[in-house]
Amino acid sequence: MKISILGTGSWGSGLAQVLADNGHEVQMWGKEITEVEDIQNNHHNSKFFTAALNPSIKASTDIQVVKGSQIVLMAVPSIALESVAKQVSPYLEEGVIIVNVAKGFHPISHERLSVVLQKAFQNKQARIVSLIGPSHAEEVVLRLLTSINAVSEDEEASRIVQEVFSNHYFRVYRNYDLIGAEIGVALKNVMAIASGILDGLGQGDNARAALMTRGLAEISRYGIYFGSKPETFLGLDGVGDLIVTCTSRHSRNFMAGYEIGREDSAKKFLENNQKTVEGMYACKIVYLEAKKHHIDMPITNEVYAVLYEGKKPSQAMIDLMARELKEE
Ligand SMILES: NC(=O)C1=CN([C@@H]2O[C@H](COP(=O)(O)OP(=O)(O)OC[C@H]3O[C@@H](n4cnc5c(N)ncnc54)[C@H](O)[C@@H]3O)[C@@H](O)[C@H]2O)C=CC1
Ligand SMILES: O=C(CO)COP(=O)(O)O
Repeated sequence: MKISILGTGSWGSGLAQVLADNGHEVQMWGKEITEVEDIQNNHHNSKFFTAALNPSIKASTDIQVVKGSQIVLMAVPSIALESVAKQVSPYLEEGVIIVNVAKGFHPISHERLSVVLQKAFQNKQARIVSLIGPSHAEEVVLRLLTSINAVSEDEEASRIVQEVFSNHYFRVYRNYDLIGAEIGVALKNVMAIASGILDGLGQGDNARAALMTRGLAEISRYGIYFGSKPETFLGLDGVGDLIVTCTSRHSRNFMAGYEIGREDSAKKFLENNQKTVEGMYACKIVYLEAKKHHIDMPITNEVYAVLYEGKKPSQAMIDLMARELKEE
């Protein structure tokens, strides 16, 4: 099967490895010439990994290479998703399966990303599937064991995605709760920033366990308000992705928080960051939506205050602990 991947960053490359290992014809498209040339000529993406890539993976800066693809995988950050979708749309076949792997929301409308893609590809009658779960690219590229969800309202499309991606080191489940899964994987990035902050401030395992548990309660409260099934938050797109991101130094969200905690300020991080830290954007969107809908989100509110209002992380931590005592 011909499968195109839009985005030559770390996750696009990790999933290219899986698809090429499964014998598919993998064509990547990217705007960064150094990433594209490294993949095409050296079978590496050395900006992100030392591991070699499957030599059959091709990469180009010409978006027309997507023509004739049965599946198109979108592996760009949430803020770029809509513009890349509009760029690629003229070259797609009708009924193409679009697989989204970005985690977040539309930066202006605050819509879930599957909704954004459904609208962007409406004229192609595209079938949208989200492939999301606990999965650091750094491990997938090394072929370390990973489980993830293909989430869609289109059962046939999610079964195709499940078959196409699954292999001995990459196991894909199906899930039909789009709202819960997309909210779970977007909000865990906010909690990962908070978890990194605690580490940077010198807190220990007890604090992290408390943060993750109360973070999951907060994510569930938000998701259920918007129509998620509660049980989704006990699965790969809830607690699963929360664990992998809140506890790992591979996580850019965790490491952003760690730097912010060490400095006891977000200023330096915000001035210098060049990486994809989705939790920064998700935090603002969730903060605004929660305020509008009166959803109680104490951890998100404190991360927001640290990132956008100059609050000291140490003070945010004190304030979280000093809130009115209540039942779990
Ligand atoms: N890296 C990982 O382990 C995982 C990442 N994700 C999600 O995948 C999404 C993509 O992340 P990564 O690949 O990790 O980021 P990355 O920063 O490694 O790569 C992003 C890629 O998108 C490209 N890009 C950015 N803006 C663009 C634009 N306007 N037009 C065209 N290309 C553009 C960049 O040039 C780069 O090639 C994020 O939403 C992330 O949360 C999900 C699971 C795992
Ligand atoms: O989503 C991820 C793992 O599931 C990747 O996390 P980061 O974006 O924090 O690196």
